[in-house]
Amino acid sequence: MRRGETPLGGVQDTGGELVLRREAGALVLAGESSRYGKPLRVDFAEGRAAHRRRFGGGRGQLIARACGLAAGVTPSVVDATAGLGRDAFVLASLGAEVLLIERVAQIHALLEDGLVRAASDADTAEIVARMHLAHGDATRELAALVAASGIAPQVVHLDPMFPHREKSALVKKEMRLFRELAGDDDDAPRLLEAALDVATHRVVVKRPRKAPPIAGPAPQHVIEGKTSRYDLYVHRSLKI
Ligand SMILES: C[S@@+](CC[C@H](N)C(=O)[O-])C[C@H]1O[C@@H](n2cnc3c(N)ncnc32)[C@H](O)[C@@H]1O
Repeated sequence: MRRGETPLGGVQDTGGELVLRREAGALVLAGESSRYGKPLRVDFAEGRAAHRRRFGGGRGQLIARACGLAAGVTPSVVDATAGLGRDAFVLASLGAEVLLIERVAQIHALLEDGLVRAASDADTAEIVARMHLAHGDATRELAALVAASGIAPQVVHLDPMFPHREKSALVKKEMRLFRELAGDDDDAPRLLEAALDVATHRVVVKRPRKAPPIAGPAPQHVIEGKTSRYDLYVHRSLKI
């Protein structure tokens, strides 16, 4: 069974137990620190997200270009692999309405808690008002989740897990915990098919720079950065 499908509140793992608990007002997911490092939590108002919001480079950022945000063009986006909401927060900071879909119950719970806390912070309230969270498996129920949200799926953004994508020891520990919950997302080819069916304008897939594209149709465009790459599957222009 996929680990995220176990009930909320604690997951058994060969290396120890993962538990959701409150720490200084925030929901955190914690495991044995020597194995997993610091507990996982979602913070939009502080840390990396806040820094990127202030100094990140606006619509020149790779993700913004890949999703088609340009002068006078702000598409609505479905982030069907929401994770900890970092990419979705960048897009919402730039003005996009974003539907975030996450299938792992514990990750969804962290995300929901992060959104609630950010909604009462003056710096982030207006941004997270554009972020709409849904719990479900986008491979199986993308069309239904999108219809229920009322958000237009002009762009579908996908960032499925990929083995060994990060190098630093710190990130590795964080990723270990995350990966044990999320698994390897080996149904990504079916998720891409579902996304291509639903997106009205384009599907954008984030990959590690040297990874092969998701199995299936070839992307029409590729945008490369230092460590990541975006594969673009374009149905029609966002500028019309
Ligand atoms: C690499 S992480 C995404 C990180 C995210 N882009 C961010 O900025 O935080 C992949 C996430 O997508 C979720 N996921 C993968 N396939 C999914 C699907 N079919 N439906 C919903 N969530 C999915 C995984 O559970 C995991 O949390």
